[in-house]
Amino acid sequence: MEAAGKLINGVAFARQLRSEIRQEAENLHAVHGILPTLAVVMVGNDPASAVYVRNKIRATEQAGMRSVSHHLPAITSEAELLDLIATLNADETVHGILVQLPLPAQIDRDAVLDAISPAKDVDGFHIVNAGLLAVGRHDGFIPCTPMGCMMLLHSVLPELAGLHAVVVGCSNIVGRPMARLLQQAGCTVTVTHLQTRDVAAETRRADIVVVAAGHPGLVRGDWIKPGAVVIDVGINRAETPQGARIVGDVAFDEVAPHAAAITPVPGGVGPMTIACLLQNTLRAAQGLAG
Ligand SMILES: Nc1nc2c(c(=O)[nH]1)N[C@@H](CN(C=O)c1ccc(C(=O)N[C@@H](CCC(=O)O)C(=O)O)cc1)CN2
Repeated sequence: MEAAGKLINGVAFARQLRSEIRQEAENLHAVHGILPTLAVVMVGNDPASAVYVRNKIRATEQAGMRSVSHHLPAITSEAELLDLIATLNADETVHGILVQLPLPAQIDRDAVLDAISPAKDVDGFHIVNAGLLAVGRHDGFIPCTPMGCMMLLHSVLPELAGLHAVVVGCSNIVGRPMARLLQQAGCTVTVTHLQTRDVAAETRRADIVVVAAGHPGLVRGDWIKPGAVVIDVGINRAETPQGARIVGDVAFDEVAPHAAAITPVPGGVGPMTIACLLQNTLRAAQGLAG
């Protein structure tokens, strides 16, 4: 068996990024009197969302920024949520707005995301920001998880041009923007999805495999070309004999021996999502994006 792949430490990377963001946020406040402010909106009581929202609020405050939190009941109507977003859009002290996903079934997610001012859309989900990224312009906001994946990839592969990347999953939050970013970095990109006949045949040809399928342990050891870099975006709750655990979309123990480098779950991409959210919030407060 080959040596285990190098572990890509998302916790350490995110810690460093957050400390740099804190310095810039303090500078913005001291020099320009601007206190970067993130509004976090959650609807309902999904337990995982509650944890992520709490972590985002804590990380925002630790980065020397302000957070304002709005927790609405699960029965909130779309109109009520749109009213809140209109208020936050008009509030000049709020620089970034985030609506935690998923939303309850009675609310149209796209209508809500497109109601956020693109200049405050620190999740990068607004159709304008998605469109800017799609045409190769990085002057909009880039979604946090793909941005974090790119940073981790660059930490082990400084030059991506010419490599073959396979993205497993094509959600608007991760797979699609990830494919755009990889292509714009010079990769040849294949995106696989539910209708792909043989996903393993695609990943076996890849130098880079990014998995965001929401399917625990989907990617097996023999799906990976020796020396490939593997980025696991999956966050799945699994019951094991040792109790409940968070596991990724990659069967880590099987894949790590084949990979040149691999992100663990937890401790890989997840912490980068929150660090990149802080980066986008800082950019929004600076009047910048991208
Ligand atoms: N408005 C948004 N909603 C959602 C997003 C998003 O980017 N914007 N992404 C996910 C959830 N998410 C952030 O919201 C998120 C998920 C996981 C982590 C994380 O740090 N995970 C840890 C493990 C945490 C655990 O034990 O549960 C890790 O991987 O190390 C951060 C953010 C859906 N909704």
